Amino acid sequence: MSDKKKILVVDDEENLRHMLQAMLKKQGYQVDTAADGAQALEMATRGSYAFILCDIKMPVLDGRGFLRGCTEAGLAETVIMMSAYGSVDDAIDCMKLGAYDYISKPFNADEISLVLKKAEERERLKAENRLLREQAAPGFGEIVSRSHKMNEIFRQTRKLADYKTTVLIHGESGTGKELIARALHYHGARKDAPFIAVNCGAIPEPLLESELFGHVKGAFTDASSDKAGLFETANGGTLFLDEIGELPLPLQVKLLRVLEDEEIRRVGGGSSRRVDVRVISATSRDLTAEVAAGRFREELFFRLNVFTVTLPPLRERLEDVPLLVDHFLESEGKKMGINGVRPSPEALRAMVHYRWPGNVRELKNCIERGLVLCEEHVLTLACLPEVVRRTVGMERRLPAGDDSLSIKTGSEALERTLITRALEKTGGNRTKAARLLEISHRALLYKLKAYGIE
Ligand SMILES: Nc1ncnc2c1ncn2[C@@H]1O[C@H](COP(=O)(O)OP(=O)(O)OP(=O)(O)O)[C@@H](O)[C@H]1O
Repeated sequence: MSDKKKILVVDDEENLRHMLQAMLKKQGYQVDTAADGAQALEMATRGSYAFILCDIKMPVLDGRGFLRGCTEAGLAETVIMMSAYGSVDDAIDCMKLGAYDYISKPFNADEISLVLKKAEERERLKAENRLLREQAAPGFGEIVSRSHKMNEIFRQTRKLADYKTTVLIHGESGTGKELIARALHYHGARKDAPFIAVNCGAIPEPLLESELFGHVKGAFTDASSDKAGLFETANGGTLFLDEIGELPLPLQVKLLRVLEDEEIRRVGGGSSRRVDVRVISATSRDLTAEVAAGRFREELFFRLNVFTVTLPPLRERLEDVPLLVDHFLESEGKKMGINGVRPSPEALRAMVHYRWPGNVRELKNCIERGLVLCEEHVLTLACLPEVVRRTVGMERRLPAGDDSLSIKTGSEALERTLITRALEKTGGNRTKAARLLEISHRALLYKLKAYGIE
């Protein structure tokens, strides 16, 4: 495939089309031509052009009509208008309709080359900006991560966002399950409808039923009026059922019916109402084991589990720790009015070696606490909780909170520590790090993969 930039020339004057085609080919572009706006619109919809040079006055569909057509078709091509001598007002009109620039006829090769160079520069800056934004906040929605495992999850979930597929998110507490659910909703077709989250473990059973499905007046002692449930409130949008494993068995049966029929019946009510709700659920429990133990309905499990996302605990993606530390220092710092705080190298090292049983939530709390305690804009070891601080020191590099005497586990923890330190010291240079570690480059690559260190 040619890597030449593609240009579409749109003009009803055949001579001008040929002249421009020859001129632009000489300048290294690949050139297509169209004789009117309608033909151009069809070509632009089929192929993608770096730039479109378009005459204003043309039969069938003129330049303005073409620009409007581009907007309607969602085309974001850079269109440069070619205006006849003395019709600057027309050209400015076209710019209001989305054209990038204009050039007055007659023009010579240098003039056209200058306009295109300017447009190319703008495209380059736009691409650079996009890249910078992506690098500044790698992740999905508000979720910050650069780990392979998480990025694979982002890739899959992005694809799911637009569909109504039920998704079950599995992961330890604080791994970001709700954030994934939110990202699925706010990146999808339902983003303008409500996202409603409910923790199934936090509401007593009789209340939960009326919370989810609503009730009619007089359904029970306190039901003084009709009340819509969360399924109705979330209509058109997403209902996030957190801690789904805590849902009592009778409600599991009712939920399954709602998911199958897409209809709800308020508690005490006779008639049913149609609802269009996407259900995303989350659990920190092993639902397969719950099903085996008879505590969770198998049919509901299959219904919720059309797509499963399993979030790895933070200790399995320690490369995210420095990124999250920066992220929370900034976001929590902004809320607290404490800006520009940086972690000291020892504090960062301690945080990278800690096992974070409470996952990202614990790290976030640790940073918030640190922001209160820190002085002179440095988050030092002293600002960290005792459990995190304890990871500094050779014997403490063993997995925190783990009483195991396994030499294998201990050695792995030590290896992981030494590798991370060597990489920190060499600024990520693996060859130099392998030398410091006194192992082969190959062995280092193998261990990096085995330990999930990036
Ligand atoms: N990758 C991440 N990037 C930024 N913030 C994160 C990330 N993961 C989690 N958080 C933050 O950590 C906290 C916990 O996340 P969240 O509530 O989504 O976890 P959870 O798995 O749903 O927890 P639980 O099971 O306890 O409900 C939130 O404040 C969230 O904003």
